[in-house]
Amino acid sequence: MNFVEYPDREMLAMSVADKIASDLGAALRHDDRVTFCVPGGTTPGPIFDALTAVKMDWDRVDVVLNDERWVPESSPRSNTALLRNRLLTGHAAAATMLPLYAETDRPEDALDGLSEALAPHMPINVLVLGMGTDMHTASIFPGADRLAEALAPDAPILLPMRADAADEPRITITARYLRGALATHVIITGTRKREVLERARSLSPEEAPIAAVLGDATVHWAE
Ligand SMILES: O=C(O)[C@H](O)[C@@H](O)[C@H](O)[C@H](O)COP(=O)(O)O
Repeated sequence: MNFVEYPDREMLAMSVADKIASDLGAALRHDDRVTFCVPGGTTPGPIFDALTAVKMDWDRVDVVLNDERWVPESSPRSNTALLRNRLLTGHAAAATMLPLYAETDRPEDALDGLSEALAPHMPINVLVLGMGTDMHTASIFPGADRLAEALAPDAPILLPMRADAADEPRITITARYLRGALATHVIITGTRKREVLERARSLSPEEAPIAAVLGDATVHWAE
């Protein structure tokens, strides 16, 4: 794992957006289509804003979330809505979004269709992850109902996930497919997350799911 520290969050957003653009550019020179996998939550918004101003062959980029909360796009908690509003705009409007949500009551009801649609887009070329202060990443939460399955070396691409710390049912890409990414950037801010990440490095993925994906990752941090 590499750790990069920035003077402030704005510098982090600009520098990480540059780095992601250069990773995507390198992948686009190599492959016809490129898979770009991103988190929801509050941290990535400014990085998305910076990326939308970058010119590249966005029409050859497939964007997918790490995980989704099982809420309709009209909900303020919808990561799909966040992507549509903050990333798939400006130059990046030409990218294609691969869905991680369908209007069914439970994620189980849409799992097969979403998994089949996502499978041809693996491995992930460029992966961006966030982390919660409980050491979850994507929707792989400590204590989640299907944690062991989500960390298993033979895991399917997607799993439904329920955890006390998650407000609603989730769907998540599993650790196996996150680990398969060709470039990984973990974005964290604030002293607490820095301390938690340090602690996670000496814990098992069952205790600290973020530990499952830190191997070759670059962690980007600002206060
Ligand atoms: O849907 C989600 O909630 C995310 O994908 C999740 O894994 C997120 O990255 C972390 O919870 C950090 O969230 P913040 O950036 O809001 O702290």
